[in-house]
Amino acid sequence: KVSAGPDKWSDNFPIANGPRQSPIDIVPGDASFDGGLKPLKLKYDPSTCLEILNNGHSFQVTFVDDTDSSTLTDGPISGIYRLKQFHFHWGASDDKGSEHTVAGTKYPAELHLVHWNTKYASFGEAASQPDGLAVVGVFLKIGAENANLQKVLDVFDIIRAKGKQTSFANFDPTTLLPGSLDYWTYDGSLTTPPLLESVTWIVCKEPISVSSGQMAKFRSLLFSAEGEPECCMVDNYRPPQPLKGRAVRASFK
Ligand SMILES: CCCSc1c(F)c(F)c(S(=O)(=O)NC)c(F)c1F
Ligand SMILES: [Zn+2]
Repeated sequence: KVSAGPDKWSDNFPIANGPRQSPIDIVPGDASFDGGLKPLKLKYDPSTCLEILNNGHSFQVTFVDDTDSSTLTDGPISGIYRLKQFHFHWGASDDKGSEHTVAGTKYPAELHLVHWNTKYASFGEAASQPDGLAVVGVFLKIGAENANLQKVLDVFDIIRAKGKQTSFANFDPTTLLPGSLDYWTYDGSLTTPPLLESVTWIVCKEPISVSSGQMAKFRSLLFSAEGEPECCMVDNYRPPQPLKGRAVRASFK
């Protein structure tokens, strides 16, 4: 069964029309530089990398999160947030696919590194708290082939259909970060149901590269499970949502 698109989500998740929904269009001219924002501190241990899964709306690489081995600290947050997983959103063609946009510009894809606040007992508990999650977003821009990303794409044939997973060890997500960690930050939400308003968003200004051929590989994944009619996994992004008076701060001038 095909799940309803973003316009129908409010039927089952009224928070879809809430005050702090994501993504948003980031307008650099409207963002206010905040000298109090610290540099992002991302400390990832590749040995915590566990597996890669096609969950039917994206693919995700999951991490062991029972210790503080892979964490996000500083930046706009206080305390320690543990890396839970990373995943992507992308389009059916190179002219769309990112969730956040920059002055209306869409990128072909966007990486999300999902972290949860260790002041709460678990990811699930944190996901229901206003300061429970911190997601680092990185834009992908068409350019040179990305060798680090290719390590992830190389296992796509094993996880092509919904529900397929395979072990995925010793991957360092740091290799997917841009050279500059300048960022915009604002209070938002999950961008897929249940759309919980528990995310401190940290969106990097500098994109990483991906080749057009690599984007085609993303589009070879399926929304559908084995034995179902094949449905290419594309356009798994939510469009920008109303800002509703929220401030967007910049860590850079
Ligand atoms: C209960 C969610 C399981 S983890 C998860 C996820 F799977 C996901 F897709 C997004 S997203 O909204 O799509 N991107 C920010 C998240 F934020 C997440 F935290
Ligand atoms: Zn996401």
